[in-house]
Amino acid sequence: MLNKIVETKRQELQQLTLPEENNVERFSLYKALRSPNRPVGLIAEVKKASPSKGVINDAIDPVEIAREYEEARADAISVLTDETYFKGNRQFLIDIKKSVRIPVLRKDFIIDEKQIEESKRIGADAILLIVAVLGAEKTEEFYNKAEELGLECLVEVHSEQELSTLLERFTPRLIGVNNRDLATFQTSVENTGKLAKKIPPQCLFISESGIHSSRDMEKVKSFGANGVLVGESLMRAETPAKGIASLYGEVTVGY
Ligand SMILES: O=P(O)(O)OC[C@@H](O)[C@@H](O)c1c[nH]c2ccccc12
Repeated sequence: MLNKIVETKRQELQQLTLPEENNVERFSLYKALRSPNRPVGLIAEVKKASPSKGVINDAIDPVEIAREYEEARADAISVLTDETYFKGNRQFLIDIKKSVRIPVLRKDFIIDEKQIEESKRIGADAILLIVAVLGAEKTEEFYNKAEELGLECLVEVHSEQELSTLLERFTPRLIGVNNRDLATFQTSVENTGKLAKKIPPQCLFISESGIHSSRDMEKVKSFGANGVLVGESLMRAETPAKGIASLYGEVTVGY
């Protein structure tokens, strides 16, 4: 499936038009995750659909969801901008950036340098670089390019092998362990435990995907994650605030 997504992205990039620069205030994702609002930081994701789950919640207004995430003290927002497989849109990020004052991560399949420039222009504070897509060498190349443009990076690995080839080349400041196997879509938070011990202590690290309960949260906290990246379970919650409260085992007051 990952190859299919990347192939589609390659075709879409032939029509890529770089937008005007969206002059926005920048917020640091690294800083936010170094001193999160809760013991385990939260990157809350705006995700309408996914290849593994189909439509998750198509009725939502992305800006409204992002504002409610911010109100519920998420530390950052992740915005899917892939249209074909996730029903995302780069316009969602442009609009969300105008409405929140916390870091915004662009969640997409970055396979070409042009997309790094594009991410900067739409106002992203950070971009996702997927080692399974880029390999360690290109990940480092894009990481440096992003830094030149003033963008931060969440460097995502799934397997121990990806992590070790990455660390042989360079040590990113922020690593994401994806609990989802992008080939089979199977998720297990145990994957975070498997990789956690191999992540250098100076790195910030995030557990991504398949976090649906306070039990999952407790587990990844015990593995030493600085934060989590959560989409589906928040997008399916009655309200973002209730979804976040239940993940952290907090009682929501009032109605
Ligand atoms: O919806 P979940 O299981 O909470 O997962 C969120 C996020 O980790 C997931 O959307 C994701 C992680 N890495 C990605 C790369 C591309 C697209 C999506 C992703």
